[in-house]
Amino acid sequence: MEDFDPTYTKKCSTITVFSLDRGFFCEFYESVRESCGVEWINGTFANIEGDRAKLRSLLDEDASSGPILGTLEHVTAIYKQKDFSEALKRRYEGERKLQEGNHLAARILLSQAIIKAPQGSSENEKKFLRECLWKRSEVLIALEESEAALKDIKLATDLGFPVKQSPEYFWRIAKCYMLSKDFRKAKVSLGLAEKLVGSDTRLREKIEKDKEELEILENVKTLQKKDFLDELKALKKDAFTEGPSEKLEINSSSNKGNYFVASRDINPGDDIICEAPIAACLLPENYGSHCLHCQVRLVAPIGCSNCCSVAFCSQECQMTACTTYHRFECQFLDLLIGSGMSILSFVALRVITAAGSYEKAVENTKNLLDGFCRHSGIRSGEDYLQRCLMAIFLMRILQKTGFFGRRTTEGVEPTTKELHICEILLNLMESLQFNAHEIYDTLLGPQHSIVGSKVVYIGVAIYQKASLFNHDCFPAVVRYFSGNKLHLTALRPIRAGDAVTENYGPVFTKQDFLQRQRNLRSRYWFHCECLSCREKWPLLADLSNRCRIRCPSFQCEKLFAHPDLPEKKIKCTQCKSHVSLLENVSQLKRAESLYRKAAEAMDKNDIASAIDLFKEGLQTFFSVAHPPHRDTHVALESMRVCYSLQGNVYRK
Ligand SMILES: C[S@@+](CC[C@H](N)C(=O)[O-])C[C@H]1O[C@@H](n2cnc3c(N)ncnc32)[C@H](O)[C@@H]1O
Repeated sequence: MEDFDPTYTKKCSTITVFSLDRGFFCEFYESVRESCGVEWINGTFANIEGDRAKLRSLLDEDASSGPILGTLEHVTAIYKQKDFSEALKRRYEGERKLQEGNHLAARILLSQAIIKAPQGSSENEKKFLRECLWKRSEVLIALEESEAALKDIKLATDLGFPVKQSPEYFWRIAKCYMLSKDFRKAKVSLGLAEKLVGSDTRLREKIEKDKEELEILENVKTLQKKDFLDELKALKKDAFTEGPSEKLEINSSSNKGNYFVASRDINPGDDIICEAPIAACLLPENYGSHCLHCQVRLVAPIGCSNCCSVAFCSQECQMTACTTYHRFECQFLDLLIGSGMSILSFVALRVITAAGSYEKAVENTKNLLDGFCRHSGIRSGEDYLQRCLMAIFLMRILQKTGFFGRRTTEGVEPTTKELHICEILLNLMESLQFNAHEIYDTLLGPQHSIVGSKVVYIGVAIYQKASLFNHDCFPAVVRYFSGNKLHLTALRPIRAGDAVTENYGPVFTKQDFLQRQRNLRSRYWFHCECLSCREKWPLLADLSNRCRIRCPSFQCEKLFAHPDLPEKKIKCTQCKSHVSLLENVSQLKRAESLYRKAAEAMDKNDIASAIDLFKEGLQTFFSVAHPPHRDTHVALESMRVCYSLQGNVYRK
């Protein structure tokens, strides 16, 4: 296998713009390509200086402007509109499932009813929606989803649910507080329910039963065993503090561009950054399962007031999305998805729509774009053509959504401002190819445990700081997400001045040197010269624990081959001292034993202890020895999993 494959590289680049096997965009591109001819594209067009001039030439040249204008003139709104009869059907089915005791199915069906229901201002529409929410809160209580149930109850009351006459309302609130172990509030709500209950014997019985249960719960609360997910939540608390990372500074070199280095020594487990995205998009297949805005998995979704394609976890997310980007994207969602455009193209559009206006979009992207590498100098004419066409298509969508205000014409020909946004979109698509991050969830294994847990990609986002980490096939950090917030935590010690590196996919333990080079050159357009590439480290399966040992002399950098007789003194060729490696070899054994204890803690789902033991083991290893070393790489991978569990974790 060659370490560079031009056909694969071309394909990798194209799919960052549009799909090759889905949607109409590929065909659109082929028609423009055919009309212009490859010679013109890779000769004249490729040599046009500047992105705006390239876009202008495509709109002016007869060969390109014909198919472009011909296609884009037909751009029109296509989206899933609200559907009352479907909503009604789902509601009845949901209520039936609730009666049968199938709460999971009831939750799904009632959620679908809520998303499909029209949300106008008429009293009937409000009544339907609040009844669905009220019903769903009953289901959520049965599923012990107290937080979501409370939200539904609140929404139902905001829509006019008659609280004052309803003892059931106070009983449900009490149930939610009991589930979330807020016994004081539960007691108050149960008291109010009891006052109002009147002659409803069924509810009176429930209240009596819960009063007894509450008393028992209050007495045993300290003895209760915590759920694994609750324990993970407790771990998250201190990990999720956002802020500037004072541990980093920017370095640059001609062959590596700009990249972060450590401004001081960093230890395993140290937080590096925690960053909110500039823009984040869900993969369309997750529109029904995750919040469009913050990307958390949905328990009790609410919808957009206009379409039924997307869902939100809360009113806050709904409001933010619907008053900014979704207001422009909503009516064109099915067209966008149907075009086959890539998720990266979606993110480019989102950067603009989230800004809300031409002026804000220009302001938001002014300094941003200069910070991202684009590899413009080595981009081919055909690659430019694909990105330019996508930028023009997205600009056309923006024209039609009213992003630029009322237009004097229906035509595609852009005004100066529209062409400027088109140029920004093109710049974004060049940058996103190399700088975007995939957001993932961790799904727990069958016994709700780490064993068998797997990673599922749910969307893509662009982050300002996180874009400045270079790659290493022996990664220095772990990346995980809480919602769409990105966290980087150090896995191994990093000395002041050394590069703080991420991993772009190829890890030396899983892919051999040629596979890694091929992937990195095709997808990120660079040749990797990290230590594991320079020294051609073997795959994990071929690694042993006989690693190099550090010279014990103070500040000596010499590495010795693993000694057969560690007690025998040897002369260091670097510091010239006679040294014994015995102590360092015994520290290496200690590190291996700490890794074993950490793995045992992991088997018991005791993540906090596992992390502490891994950290100590890794500190010990790196102070006396040098990779590769089999147990250390297994430990690093396990620690990566432990940290991932502090991000988005769900049961399957
Ligand atoms: C996310 S950016 C990282 C920041 C980038 N170096 C810059 O100057 O903006 C990814 C790009 O950085 C460069 N890069 C990343 N890791 C590298 C490495 N180990 N050696 C050389 N270049 C690297 C590649 O050009 C890659 O496309």
